[in-house]
Amino acid sequence: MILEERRGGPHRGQYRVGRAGRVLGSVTPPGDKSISHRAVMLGSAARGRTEIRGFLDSADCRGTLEAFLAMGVHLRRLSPHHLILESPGAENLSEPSNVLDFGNSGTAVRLMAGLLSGIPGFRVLTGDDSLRGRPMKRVADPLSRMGARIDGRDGGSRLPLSIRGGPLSPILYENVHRSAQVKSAVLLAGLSASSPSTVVEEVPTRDHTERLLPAFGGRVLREEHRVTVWPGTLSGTLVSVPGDISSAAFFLALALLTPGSSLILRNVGLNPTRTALLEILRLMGGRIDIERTPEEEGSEPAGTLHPSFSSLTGVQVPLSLIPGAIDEIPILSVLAAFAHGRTEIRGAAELRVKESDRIAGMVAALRAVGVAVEEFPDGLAIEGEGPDRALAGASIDSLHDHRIAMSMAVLATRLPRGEFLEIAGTDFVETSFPGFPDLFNSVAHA
Ligand SMILES: O=C(O)C1=C[C@@H](OP(=O)(O)O)[C@@H](O)[C@H](O)C1
Ligand SMILES: C=C(OP(=O)(O)O)C(=O)O
Repeated sequence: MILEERRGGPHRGQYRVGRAGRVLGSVTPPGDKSISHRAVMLGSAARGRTEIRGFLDSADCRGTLEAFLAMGVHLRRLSPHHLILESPGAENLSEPSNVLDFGNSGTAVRLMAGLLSGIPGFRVLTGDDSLRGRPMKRVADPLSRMGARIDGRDGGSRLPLSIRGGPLSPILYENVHRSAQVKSAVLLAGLSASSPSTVVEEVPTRDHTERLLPAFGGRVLREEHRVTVWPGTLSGTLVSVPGDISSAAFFLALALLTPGSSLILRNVGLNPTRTALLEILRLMGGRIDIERTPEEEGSEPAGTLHPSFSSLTGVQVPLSLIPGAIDEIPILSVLAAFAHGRTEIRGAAELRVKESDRIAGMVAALRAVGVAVEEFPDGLAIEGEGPDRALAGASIDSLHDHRIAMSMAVLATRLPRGEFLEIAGTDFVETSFPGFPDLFNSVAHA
């Protein structure tokens, strides 16, 4: 086995990964995390029945689901990925008798802060050690401007947050953090405002909330660089969730880095606000054929990817592509180590406030295996030395960050034969990619 997993223990999970000689087969990535969260939120705020197909049954999305079960939503699980929600509608959601714990998930807690600000009742939102350290002022500020009664530790900037929901005022908000989570929090709060609210953004961020709202009967106007939402009630619908391109990215990288690979990635979400990694890889010379699935009314774009082993060239990553590839920067940094020449990634300071400080985490992990890296406040530069570059086995800390753990597992497949990478903190992979080790071992072979 290329990847051996030990769960639990003092390191909270560990991988031991060695060289892969062959990569072949087909992979269907699990459901998109961003869309799964939103489908549950809108389906629970909507009156009546919502059916969700392709739901991501991961720790993060289960946290969102459980929060609504604690507020009176009824769930029927046809399979782990196929859910039926029955909701009395947003205004009839109950006060949960305990705090709502969103674990590791920034998306869940920030979007819920927006939604619950406008729903009558008292609720307290919290999360795990990582989430309690992440900034919440970015949502608390605009929501307070809308009249939300929201408070929290550190003057409202850290969890736990307490929210007493009620009627809100509209807002015209500029998305200064280039954050889809902040934009979505404002849009969800806007459903309970007295007139339409608008979010303006210079660089587009993922647009799943504004794509999904109309399917639930929400009124939304999408213009270039701005989105407006009207107050209103929602009604249940059917949501089909495509596979997560952020999860597919690890297998894409595996195929690009392994000579002779033959891998097919099926049902990968191809929403244009999420595909910047594909654009960056094209600039680097990556060979990825894309076969688009005919789009069904109301569903997100998706397709099949056919990546091939590629000789990559280092690039200066265009700033405009950063928001659309924000979760893929760790795996991009790994790919860059095998390109010819230097790759510089700047304008990505947001990475310092993800599940971990992903800039510091990737710099330390790459240096541990012998990759030369320069660290900047807002990014990193990686010295690529080609596909056959020198590397050494090591023990590294993923900082309990799922994307660092999976990125470094991919890197380890290029170690010299007989050398291994030990990665600590891998239990957190469950937050976004349950079953990653088995899927990895099913396509990567000695
Ligand atoms: O809206 C979303 O679903 C997400 C937005 C991004 O965060 P930011 O909004 O903080 O950039 C991304 O990193 C996260 O994984 C998911
Ligand atoms: C940053 C991420 O998620 P979140 O902000 O929801 O914790 C991620 O999945 O990479």
